Amino acid sequence: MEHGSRQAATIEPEVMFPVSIFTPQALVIASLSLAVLLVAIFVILSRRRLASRGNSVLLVGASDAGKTAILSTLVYKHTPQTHTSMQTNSVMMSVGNTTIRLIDIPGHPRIRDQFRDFLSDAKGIVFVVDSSTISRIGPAVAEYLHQILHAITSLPPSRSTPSLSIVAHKCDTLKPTAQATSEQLALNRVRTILERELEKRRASQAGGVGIEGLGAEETESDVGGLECSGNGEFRFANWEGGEVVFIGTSVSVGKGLSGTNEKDAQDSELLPLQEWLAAQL
Ligand SMILES: Nc1nc2c(ncn2[C@@H]2O[C@H](COP(=O)(O)OP(=O)(O)OP(=O)(O)O)[C@@H](O)[C@H]2O)c(=O)[nH]1
Ligand SMILES: [Mg+2]
Repeated sequence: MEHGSRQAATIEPEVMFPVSIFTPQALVIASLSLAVLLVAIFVILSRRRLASRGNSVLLVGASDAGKTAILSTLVYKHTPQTHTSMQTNSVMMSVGNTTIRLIDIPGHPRIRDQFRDFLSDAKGIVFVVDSSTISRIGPAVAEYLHQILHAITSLPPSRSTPSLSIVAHKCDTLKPTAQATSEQLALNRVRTILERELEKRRASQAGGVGIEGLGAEETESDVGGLECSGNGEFRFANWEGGEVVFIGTSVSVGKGLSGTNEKDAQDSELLPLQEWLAAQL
């Protein structure tokens, strides 16, 4: 019996063990550790989210300007024949050691306004213009560009402003002259026409005349975005919203998949744009 009771005495701590670890102090320590762990997981996840934020570049511009052709050539090194896009196309692209998200927003009037949904995450905006049709559709292109300039200048001060480049695309459609290359002609044409059209919009706004395309709900004081230093006349170089970089590009439709020479040629036609993209990181 004595032996049996000694055995019970040695067993007793084992029976008590699970109960003893759930003391109030242990429970407090466990809950604190759990809270610390949850906070650490939350911090790691939100850091990851922040790291991926602000790494997008938006490709915007009128329908048929060449946005999807540019995206395809930059990302897949191939330029298939493309057709009017009806939905936004978002693709990761390697630039140097890092990646950016290229977002191709269709120029269709019912879709193009979606650029606003991506603006807060945008590091850069590439406004693509078809150099071969800009003389004909200048007012419509300027109307869309005005909306973008307005949206950029309306961003809250807490948000850093995305860089803006205007791409004079389809340079290949302009015949070079003895004085100027196709690229110079395209850049000159696109800049001149857009400045002229935006100045018309600025002047009519200053004169109190309604401006087409900014929405009926926009009051006159809301319709900004074209403010310039100097005499106020619209010039990209004087635009108060930030620097605007002009780039001339073209792609060779139907080429690029096979043959390294074709691939290199495709790259070189877009090289200035690739360099601008790399400079945004
Ligand atoms: N000559 C020439 N044609 C081009 C060039 N880039 C694109 N194209 C052609 O232009 C047309 C329109 O190109 P897309 O890339 O589909 O135009 P987009 O801007 O995506 O148009 P949406 O999707 O409607 O907004 C297509 O037929 C292309 O093959 C270029 O550099 N030179
Ligand atoms: Mg497209």
